[in-house]
Amino acid sequence: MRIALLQLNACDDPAANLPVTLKLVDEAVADGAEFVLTPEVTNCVSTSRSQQMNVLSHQDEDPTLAALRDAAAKHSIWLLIGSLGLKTDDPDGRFANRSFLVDPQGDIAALYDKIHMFDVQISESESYRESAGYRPGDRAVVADAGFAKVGLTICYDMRFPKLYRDLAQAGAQIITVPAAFSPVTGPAHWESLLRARAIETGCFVIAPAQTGEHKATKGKSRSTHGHSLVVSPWGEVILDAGTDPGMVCTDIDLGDVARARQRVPSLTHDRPYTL
Ligand SMILES: O=C(O)CNC(=O)[C@H](CS)NC(=O)CCC(=O)C(=O)O
Repeated sequence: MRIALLQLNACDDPAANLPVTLKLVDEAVADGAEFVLTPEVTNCVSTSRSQQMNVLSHQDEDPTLAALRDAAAKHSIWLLIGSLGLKTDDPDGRFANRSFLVDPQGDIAALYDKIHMFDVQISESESYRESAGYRPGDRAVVADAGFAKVGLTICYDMRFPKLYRDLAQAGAQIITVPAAFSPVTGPAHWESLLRARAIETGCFVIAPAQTGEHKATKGKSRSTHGHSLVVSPWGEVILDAGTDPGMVCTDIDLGDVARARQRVPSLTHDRPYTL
């Protein structure tokens, strides 16, 4: 199966980001991709809550979601929209950080709200409070995409291995990890964590990422690590997109999932213990 990852350098204006994303979807299709994946916050990278209030929409009215669903139907491809920032009816006014699996008819096959919020002080100058802007989800999702069962996760989730074990034990063969990873933690942790999640679960881990310095019309600009990654169930990095924005494609053999798990069946070796 041929998959394509879009590595984006999204700014804080969804109307400006959408044509770039659609053009890369076309490129992916021209390259033979049957499953195309985009990063976290495909529609808008912003640190400003007021900017997000101005430019984000509810799911039913979101232009990025509508256009990408149309593109999936037009090209008859599976599409993972890594995530969209969306308005919700939540009384506290927080947004959803929501991932969508879209089928080749353009219908939403599954959606997932990011569970773990990136609330950290990495260094004196760099801190994040994701939970101030976004309302966390509380439901893990394994979707049936026909060609494979797909576990949906987002970015910081990757630091919670139990979620990945649960997804694999619930049948996932591919786990998606769209991201906007920080440039501080990226060099230290990004590849190691993703390879570990692939090895532990015997899943393909597919992680499309935001990259570079993101232009902001309001608030502080922000940088991300790039290096969109595909890791095999044996833990090999089969694709690393580097730091340039663009589209990268590779073939994956889903038979590798059963082969890796046959060699090391640790997913079936849980034992009870006391602590
Ligand atoms: O803020 C938004 O608009 C969307 N959310 C994100 O970009 C989130 C929170 S800032 N990024 C991460 O989770 C990076 C995790 C990370 O870098 C790590 O685990 O080290």
